[in-house]
Amino acid sequence: MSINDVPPNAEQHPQTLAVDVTLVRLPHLTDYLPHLQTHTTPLEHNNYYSPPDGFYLSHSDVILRRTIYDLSTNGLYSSHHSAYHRAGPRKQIFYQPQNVRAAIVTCGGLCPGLNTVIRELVVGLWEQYGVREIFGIKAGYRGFYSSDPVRIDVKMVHNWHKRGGTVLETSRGGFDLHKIVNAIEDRGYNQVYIIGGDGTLRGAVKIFNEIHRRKLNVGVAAIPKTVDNDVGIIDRSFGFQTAVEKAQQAISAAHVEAESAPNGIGLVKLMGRSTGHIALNATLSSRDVDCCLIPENEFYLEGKGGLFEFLDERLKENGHAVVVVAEGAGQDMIPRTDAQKQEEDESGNPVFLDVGVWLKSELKRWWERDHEGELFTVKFIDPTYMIRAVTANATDNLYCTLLAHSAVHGIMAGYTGFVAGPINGNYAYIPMDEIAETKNEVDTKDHNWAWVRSVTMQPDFRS
Ligand SMILES: Nc1ncnc2c1ncn2[C@@H]1O[C@H](COP(=O)(O)OP(=O)(O)OP(=O)(O)O)[C@@H](O)[C@H]1O
Ligand SMILES: O=P(O)(O)OC[C@H]1O[C@](O)(CO)[C@@H](O)[C@@H]1O
Ligand SMILES: [Mg+2]
Repeated sequence: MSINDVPPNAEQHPQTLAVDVTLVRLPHLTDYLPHLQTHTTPLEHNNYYSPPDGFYLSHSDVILRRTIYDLSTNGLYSSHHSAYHRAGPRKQIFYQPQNVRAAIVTCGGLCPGLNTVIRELVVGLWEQYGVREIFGIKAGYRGFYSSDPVRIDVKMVHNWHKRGGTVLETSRGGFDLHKIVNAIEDRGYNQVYIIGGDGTLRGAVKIFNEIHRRKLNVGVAAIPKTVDNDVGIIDRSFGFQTAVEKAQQAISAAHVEAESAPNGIGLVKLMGRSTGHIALNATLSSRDVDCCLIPENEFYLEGKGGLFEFLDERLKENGHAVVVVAEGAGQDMIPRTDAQKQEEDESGNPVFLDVGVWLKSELKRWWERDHEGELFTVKFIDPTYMIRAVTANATDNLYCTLLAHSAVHGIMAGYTGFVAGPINGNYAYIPMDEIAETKNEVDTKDHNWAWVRSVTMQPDFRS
């Protein structure tokens, strides 16, 4: 890679950017089934596509994970520059469409856009490749072995992108590897599309490994779903923007309530089990927020630099304040019984106590203690399920469509054990195990968090 347009102060820096790129290996069915036949894609004869030159992608089309470099450091020459295969249609595919039996499953919590992804998997398979055997697995992983699948055709999915939730239903827990892979074998599925979050992806890796071990001619693709936006490598997860947009309404309501009362505090709890992306993005776009509390930045209530001191000043200054708290923030401060400490959901995720309810009562306790007789109100709004149980907005709907079509093209091309997702704005195939190991947390040392602090002027809670 060379740089021709040099920056104004370039004389101090190298004018050639040399980057060692390592192509990330993507599993392919031929890794363990070397004699699989290829077929020309039906897109070749599809009047609506009439593929022009350059339409198809090949194994050599890649995307670089990293696009930002500092010319003054030697870091650019490090060997950790990953390139991923680009997502998109290939001319040669590894399935005959009439022999495809595809299964689609949704697992974990809801997220705006789930139904769009399902719809577009069906549309992509049906319209672009002529696949007719498509099945929905009911209610998450357990549905593979505990209920009959639902046959889906392209007419059925017509309006699904206009509905929140998942038509297939979802659940937590119920991951039984052998029962799932036995069911895949017994029912003759040769393409499996798995839509879910971090837990689902860890399960998908196990399913893929077991399919590989049994040398089954079954492609496995995953589409990462997480309203919390906590999956790494990809630019963002689908539904996240819709959730942030929806969160604005709750913040606006909290602001109105707070403004309309003497010493009014509007408190909004948003989703974010271990990451505060929704809270951060909603804060930055709303500008009504006085303090944003996220799991990545511990906070405290009492004393110098604490939340109460800050709110005291804000109330004196403005007469009201809005606090946004991500559900995973402050968990260590909430008193809990031994039983509560052990509590887990069906998937083994720790069950959180309600930070909103706790914070509301702590705020009241503080005010009564320090400002006896003065009027004070806390209005607590909990829109957590409302922001994820809605239909995806236009941007997310389009995004879901591209994700689903990317997954279909990838599987048809024989890739397996991969996730489809955008990296730096371009769609890529990323090995599932790599995605399952990464986590996208808010970096409290980067510009976005500094921006939150400068917008709210909230304390850093480090004193
Ligand atoms: N380590 C794991 N190995 C195998 N399966 C797992 C693992 N972790 C979770 N699962 C399974 O994946 C499914 C979904 O997991 P989970 O409930 O944690 O949701 P998730 O995919 O992380 O989505 P969310 O974003 O809602 O948390 C469940 O069926 C669960 O049993
Ligand atoms: O109540 P449920 O459905 O288990 O899901 C709640 C969790 O799911 C998430 O939305 C992640 O999908 C988290 O933000 C939240 O903690
Ligand atoms: Mg999860």
